[in-house]
Amino acid sequence: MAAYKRVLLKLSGEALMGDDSYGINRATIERMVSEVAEVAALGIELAIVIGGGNIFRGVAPGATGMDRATADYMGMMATVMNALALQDAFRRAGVTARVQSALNIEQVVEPYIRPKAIRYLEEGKVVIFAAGTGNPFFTTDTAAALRGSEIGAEIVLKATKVDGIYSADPNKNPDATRYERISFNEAIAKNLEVMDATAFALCRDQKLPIRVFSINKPGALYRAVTGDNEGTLVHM
Ligand SMILES: Nc1ncnc2c1ncn2[C@@H]1O[C@H](COP(=O)(O)OP(=O)(O)O)[C@@H](O)[C@H]1O
Ligand SMILES: O=c1ccn([C@@H]2O[C@H](COP(=O)(O)OP(=O)(O)O)[C@@H](O)[C@H]2O)c(=O)[nH]1
Repeated sequence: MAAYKRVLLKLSGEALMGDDSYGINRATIERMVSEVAEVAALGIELAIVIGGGNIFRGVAPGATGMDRATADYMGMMATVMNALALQDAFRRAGVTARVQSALNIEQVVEPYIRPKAIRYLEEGKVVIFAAGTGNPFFTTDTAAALRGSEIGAEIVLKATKVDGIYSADPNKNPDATRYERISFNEAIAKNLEVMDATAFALCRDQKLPIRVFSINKPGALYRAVTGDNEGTLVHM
């Protein structure tokens, strides 16, 4: 049974690489699409914010020393490419998806218009939000918190490389332990870097819970939307 009516799913750009060193791995994107399709079939309205690390980190060596805002605009463009790839993968899987971009690239993608996005969701279409918040110095996690709040999502689901929030970065600290639940205040006070503080603070202020889970674990998304205890829940 679906535990939510409308959710905001944050898909890591870096996770789209699969085992490649950059770019979009076809098997990975197809697996993600089929998991999302399964959830959409439950009647849950799904909006997605997609990251860009897979493309941008591929060009990052050339960007060393680059002005931060310029690099961030490149990062946002990378999310647009991912959004279009994801939309096409949905099309091939028979799922209708619409892309809306926070940056205007009008020949390529429609702009972000909140009421239109909500309308698409009500029609059962998957909405993919591209270009993050449209502003440098932000992240796609913050875009997920922002768009999630704007569309009245009940939860932000962060699908990432780790299977939850740990007491310390599990990739650096093998003794780190995973939380099943953690409050926003504790996550912020402990400076747990799985999400940036701006995203945590926005979700806390809007009383929008977050669930962090692994994008690589089959069925994790399904369990997250059916209310199972998957990954880590960040609560008020
Ligand atoms: N306390 C923590 N718990 C879990 N992951 C953490 C923690 N601190 C740092 N991380 C790191 O955060 C990463 C996920 O965040 P991020 O790189 O922003 O992912 P995404 O690509 O999904 O936006 C994990 O791969 C992990 O290495
Ligand atoms: O509102 C935003 C969202 C993203 N970005 C840029 O886009 C890049 C890709 O997004 P992110 O790193 O969040 O993607 P992910 O970690 O999910 O791959 C970031 O590094 C930023 O440079 C930005 O400037 N503003």
